[in-house]
Amino acid sequence: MIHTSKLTKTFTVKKEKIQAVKGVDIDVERGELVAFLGPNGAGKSTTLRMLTTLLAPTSGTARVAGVDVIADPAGVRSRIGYIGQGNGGGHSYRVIDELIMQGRFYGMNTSDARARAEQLLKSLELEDLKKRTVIKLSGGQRRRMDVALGLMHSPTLLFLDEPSTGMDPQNRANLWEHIMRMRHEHGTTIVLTTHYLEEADTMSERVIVIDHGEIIADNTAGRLKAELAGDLLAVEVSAAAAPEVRGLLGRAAAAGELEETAYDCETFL
Ligand SMILES: Nc1ncnc2c1ncn2[C@@H]1O[C@H](COP(=O)(O)OP(=O)(O)OP(=O)(O)O)[C@@H](O)[C@H]1O
Repeated sequence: MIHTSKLTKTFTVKKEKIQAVKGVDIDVERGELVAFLGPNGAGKSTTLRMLTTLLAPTSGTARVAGVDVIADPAGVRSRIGYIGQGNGGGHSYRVIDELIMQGRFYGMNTSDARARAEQLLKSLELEDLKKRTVIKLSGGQRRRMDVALGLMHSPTLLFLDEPSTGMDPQNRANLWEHIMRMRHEHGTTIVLTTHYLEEADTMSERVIVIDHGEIIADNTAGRLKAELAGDLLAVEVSAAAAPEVRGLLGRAAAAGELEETAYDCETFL
């Protein structure tokens, strides 16, 4: 569903080059649910924006839903749904009208768009709010409407950029329940970005960890935890106490309670 090779994005700001994405190779199969996890500025959104044709790559290639993002960006856009970090809907329109308008943008006739909108409003539990103007929705309701907007044209691949940022835990869980149900009902492939480790862990089958524009890990959440988890205990002691502490650590290591690594703490003592 997604295949990238050495995908790179470099921004130039006042002659300074910012390497936001440094040659990433990504493969996502049909039906997968994948989270891009990483800290602020890691390059998650830039990667997503290249995959959704909002940004042109500096170098490298990407095929999304079987279409090359550079050769045929319109072809990519017709096949995908994208829910960005900001809210998509206008403020002064009614929810139902927003959805129908979105369908019309994608070439649906009004009656098909209305039928699809009604179906999504039901699935996302927004039916009672369909005549409300968008500005009057709560944050959680608004985000659910964004999901409906992204699904209007029945894309096979849905991108969500930080879908639950700023939501309280209850609304976040509720949004996730809806997204998972949509996925179950329509078999949609989902790629999302998140800062929340627990979200990536519980909701995604696969986690791609991005840092400083590079992929530093790519595995199931369970395997990543098994490989990377572990406690690191840093203990600072005075020089006078060092021999005694070293003796204690030595006895613990001999009893198999500690694993010795090559890291030399001497310099800190
Ligand atoms: N339009 C732009 N012009 C210049 N630099 C940019 C632009 N967009 C992003 N960057 C820089 O590229 C790097 C990656 O940003 P990006 O938004 O992709 O990170 P992110 O992982 O999505 O972060 P966040 O979680 O905060 O959204 C950052 O250093 C950012 O400042």
